[in-house]
Amino acid sequence: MSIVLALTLGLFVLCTWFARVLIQRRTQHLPPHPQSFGQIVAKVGPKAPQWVILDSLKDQLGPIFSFYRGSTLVVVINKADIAWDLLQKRGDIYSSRPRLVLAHEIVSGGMRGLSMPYGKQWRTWRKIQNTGMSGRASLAYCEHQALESTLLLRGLLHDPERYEYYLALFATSVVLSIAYGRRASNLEDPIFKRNAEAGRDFQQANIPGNPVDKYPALLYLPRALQWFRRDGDKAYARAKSLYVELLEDVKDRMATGTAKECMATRGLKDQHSLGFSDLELAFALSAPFGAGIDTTSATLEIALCAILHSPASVRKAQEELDRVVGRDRLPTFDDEPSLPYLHSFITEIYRWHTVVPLAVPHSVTADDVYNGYFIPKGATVIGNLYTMLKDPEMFPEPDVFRPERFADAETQDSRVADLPFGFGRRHCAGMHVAQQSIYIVVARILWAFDVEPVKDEDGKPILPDMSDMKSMGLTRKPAPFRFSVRPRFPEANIVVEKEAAEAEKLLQAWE
Ligand code: HEM
Repeated sequence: MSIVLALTLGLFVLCTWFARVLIQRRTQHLPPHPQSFGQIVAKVGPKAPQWVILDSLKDQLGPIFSFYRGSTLVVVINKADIAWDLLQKRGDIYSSRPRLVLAHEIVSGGMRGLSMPYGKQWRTWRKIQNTGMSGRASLAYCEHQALESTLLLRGLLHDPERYEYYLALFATSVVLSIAYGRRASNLEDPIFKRNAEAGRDFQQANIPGNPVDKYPALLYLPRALQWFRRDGDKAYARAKSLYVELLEDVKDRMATGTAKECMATRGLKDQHSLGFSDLELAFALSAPFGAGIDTTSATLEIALCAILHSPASVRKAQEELDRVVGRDRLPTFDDEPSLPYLHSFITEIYRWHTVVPLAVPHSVTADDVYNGYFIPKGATVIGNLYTMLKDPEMFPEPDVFRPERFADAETQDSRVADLPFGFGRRHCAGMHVAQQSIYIVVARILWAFDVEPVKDEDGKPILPDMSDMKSMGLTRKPAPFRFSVRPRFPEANIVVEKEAAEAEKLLQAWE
């Protein structure tokens, strides 16, 4: 067996090398590429995250560059204008995803929409997401988000050290209610661990370099010899049983008339016209649960960091809240249009330290030429949000947290504010849900609390180190930090406790 395997492998390596040579005959027109990746990695440090490595190349190689990963050309876009030109305006050919044999075809059974190639199956999947989470549909979730936010406030007030838990609980409960019409009162239920595990399995399988993504022809080996898929098959079985279980639970509640309207109830009612099998539907409905927790909670962590780093902006936002809302009630969604400074403050949170630094890679489905550069069919295209959102031409002094840069909303290109949510037809499907969550939580934290840094023994404030970000695969979040929380005025405490107690009663309907 080992000789057959060695020969097969040898043949694959030869074919890949030959394909690469053919492609390289056209390299004079490819976007510029680094001489040696090894040298760059050595310069920025072997443990540097991918977004730092790619960012370090922009000065040498410019706004668009390329490199090979195996036999696939990877094109990196560092300027928003180029990303809009390609990923948005030429969306008919730039909206697919790179082929991920292990992560998509094996671990996701070909049914996770995030990594699904552009085509009919993806359009149906996306229709389910858009019906459930369009700007209009998302308004239906405001009430639940507002109620959950009061419990988050109470948690932060009593126990700021456990901020990661309370933020994750808020984000989890919001997406669980949207997808499955039920809430999370704590994170003890094993479904949350299983969901996090499914996310980790997917991210893990996504790490470049596994044999079957390098040599997909290995899939032609007899199944029993496909050693590379054993863990992947187990991961798929785990994800499948979780998502099917969640959907079956909704079916049971529909049968007893106790199901709240949610994406799952709508999906089940429309299943025939959608033409999705039970399993495809189960995977589609898991998308908010899979993509909406880490992104939302990490953005809220960054919001707390911004509050700690930028007391002058916080004061301005609080003055506006006092003027518009007063001091005897929490801000609501109805206040949002009257809070322009807060709006800029939140837009700057997304920009200051983006949580999805390299977006999700797109893939191009036809040969293309851009500014004289040849971009071949099948190339992976990375919209490098990390670098774009720190572009000093677009955002002078990009490391400074400065909401004023978004103050003149009238003259702003609306695409700029939405940039952190990605591009064109594949832009974030949960953007409106996320924006509602971030607005209500940030508005209420700023209204209710003074959030301040803890101090060292010399009385100097200890601020979160924004260069210390933990990668969680596609997303990232700040390393743990500490802060204190005090009610901003005596009534704030009373309002928070009262609203949280009421919310707890009202939320029982979601349990
Ligand atoms: C502040 C929080 C969030 C940020 C910054 C964010 C950002 C992104 C980005 C950059 C992409 C890739 C876009 C592209 O390929 O060009 C994406 C995709 C996606 N996001 Fe979000 N996201 C957030 C929250 C959410 C939430 C709350 C949900 C669901 C409830 C969600 C669901 C999705 C889905 C399903 C996709 C895949 C879209 C597709 O492939 O067609 N996201 N998001």
